[in-house]
Amino acid sequence: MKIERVIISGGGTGGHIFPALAIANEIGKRNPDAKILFVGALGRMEMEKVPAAGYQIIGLPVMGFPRKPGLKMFTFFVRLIKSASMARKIVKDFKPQVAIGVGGYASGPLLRAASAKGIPTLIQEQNSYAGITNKLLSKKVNTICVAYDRMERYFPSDKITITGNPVRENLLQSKSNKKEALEFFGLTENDKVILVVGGSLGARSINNTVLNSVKEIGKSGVQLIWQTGAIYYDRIQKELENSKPENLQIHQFISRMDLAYSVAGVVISRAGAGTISELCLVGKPSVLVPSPNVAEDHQTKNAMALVEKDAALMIKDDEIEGRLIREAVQLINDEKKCKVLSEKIQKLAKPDATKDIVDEVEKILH
Ligand SMILES: CC(=O)N[C@H]1[C@@H](OP(=O)(O)OP(=O)(O)OC[C@H]2O[C@@H](n3ccc(=O)[nH]c3=O)[C@H](O)[C@@H]2O)O[C@H](CO)[C@@H](O)[C@@H]1O
Repeated sequence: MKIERVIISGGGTGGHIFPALAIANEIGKRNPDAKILFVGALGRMEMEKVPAAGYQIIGLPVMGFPRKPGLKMFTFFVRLIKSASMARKIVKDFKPQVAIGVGGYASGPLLRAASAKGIPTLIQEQNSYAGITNKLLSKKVNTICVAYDRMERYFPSDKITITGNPVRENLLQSKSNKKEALEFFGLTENDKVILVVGGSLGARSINNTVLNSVKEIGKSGVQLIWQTGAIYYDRIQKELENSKPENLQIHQFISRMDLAYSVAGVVISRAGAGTISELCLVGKPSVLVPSPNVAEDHQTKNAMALVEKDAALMIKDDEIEGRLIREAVQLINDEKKCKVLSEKIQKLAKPDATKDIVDEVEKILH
């Protein structure tokens, strides 16, 4: 059955937004006339990234559940009620055949409103640990697409399908565009490249370690592409105004991750689920530094799924100082080890995740 009208909802961070965009693109490819509407959270990253990718988005005033009791709790409930009413109106006006939730605050009210109207719903959980919104929604939805085993700990087992995480399509071609990547980043072909990424928002501890290692980087003989995250960028630029080595380039956000991966010999990264899926797909030797600030330490679990198979290296967040850059440089100069890591990580890739998810969407259409 053709998909004609679909709502995709969720966001908050790149980890939810990029899978949503990959799903939208696949739906559009199969159904060129499909009307696709995104519903996100006002003020969050999706309100910028989704229109930039050419899709329409409506923002709900939802916010995260406050950690401490107080006035914020009141604001939370007021906004939730407003969002629920907006979500009902959006569903009523747009009349989707199906609603897809990718995690993040906005998908809660929207998918609830859709399922209350009898519209089929599907959620996609990127992590080895279920987010709160998806856990709450799991009882109502028709299908739950996951990327890890043993998710029946969180969700009804009869609704689960293992598909893997969608990744942007241009990453699938990333092996063939090294020349374009060298030009794009203004790099030389002679020296190897380490890519440092801190997830879609940047990682404070990784940034501090890189900052403290600039002298070592200057002498390392490798080129470094460093993504700081938007909130840390200005401070770092200022701090390195007079001391930035030539072989270090600083970016607040990398829009062409396909090119960044294609030129990188080694990747230093947080262990967000989306990034992990991408690293598997592009087969990059990686040094993972899981964020200690996420629910149930799920990034360590994401990383361990690779480390246990000797497919990546991991350094704990509180052990990176003095080690991270040194070990990444050692790794990039150890071609044999890089080759083994690259082969092993590629075996864990799920290149058909997006297609498999859209197949599931087609199955639940009325
Ligand atoms: C701090 C936090 O809450 N992190 C969570 C968030 O991570 P985060 O938003 O960092 O998500 P992921 O690591 O899953 O994905 C990041 C995405 O951003 C892209 N990217 C990143 C940097 C950049 O400069 N350019 C760019 O395009 C990556 O290629 C990737 O597609 O969602 C993930 C998926 O639910 C979770 O596993 C993470 O624990």
